Amino acid sequence: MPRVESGVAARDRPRADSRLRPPRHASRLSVPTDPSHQSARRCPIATVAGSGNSTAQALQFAESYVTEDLVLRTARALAHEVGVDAVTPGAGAALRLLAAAGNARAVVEIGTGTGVSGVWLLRGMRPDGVLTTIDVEVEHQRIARRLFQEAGFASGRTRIITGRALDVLPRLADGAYDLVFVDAEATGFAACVDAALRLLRPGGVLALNGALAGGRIGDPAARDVETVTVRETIKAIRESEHWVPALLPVGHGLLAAVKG
Ligand SMILES: C[S@@+](CC[C@H](N)C(=O)[O-])C[C@H]1O[C@@H](n2cnc3c(N)ncnc32)[C@H](O)[C@@H]1O
Repeated sequence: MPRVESGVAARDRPRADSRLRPPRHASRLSVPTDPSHQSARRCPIATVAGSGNSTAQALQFAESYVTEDLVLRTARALAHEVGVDAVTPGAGAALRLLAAAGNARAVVEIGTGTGVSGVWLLRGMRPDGVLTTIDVEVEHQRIARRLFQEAGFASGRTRIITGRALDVLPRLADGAYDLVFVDAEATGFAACVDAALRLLRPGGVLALNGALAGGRIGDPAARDVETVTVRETIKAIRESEHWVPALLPVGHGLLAAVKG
């Protein structure tokens, strides 16, 4: 059982960053009880599809098909508190599936956040697998480190690197990884995909979160920078001879592609 406590009412919790920083002597995490984070669990695509229709209901059902335990709910609640948009349960379950299907031992994650996707990935990886996870925000990674610990993963199972993805990725070894998960700024997608092609072994898997650009991807009138960047990136992957892709309608859209 994970050692995660629930308890302190939201109104009693100090505001600002200090509320996320447990006392140094505290070995356990508190589960924030603010119910507003639950909105983050709704399927963004289902929201776009509209409520009450069968497509939205089916997508919502798919999102809740695999449920999250206390560790994941805690990581999600903390993500909400620090303003991180964590993967949805449906996307998390898909990541776990991809890691398990590939018997992944070495995984790179770009965008640690508070550890939601990291826990899902680790749960699909081999028991001796190592997750290398990169984020620019020390505070996010501090929370994620504690969550990985609370989830029962030995410290050797994670390599947590603070820095900008495009500065860190060149230091990682060619062809040494089974899965690369990209979940940071869309404007960096193309460079991350290039890096993934170098880092993955043949048969390794790229997973790109946010591939539906918040539902705007199919709207030709949507020409904002993020949507255009995502559109161009997923088109390039589809047309590349290096990838065998599929776009999964979970969460914000998870583009999965096997390196051929
Ligand atoms: C959407 S959140 C990641 C959520 C996480 N994957 C999860 O599901 O729990 C994006 C994260 O990427 C980080 N980030 C943004 N730009 C980055 C960059 N250029 N390099 C590394 N990390 C970056 C942010 O600090 C943030 O924590």
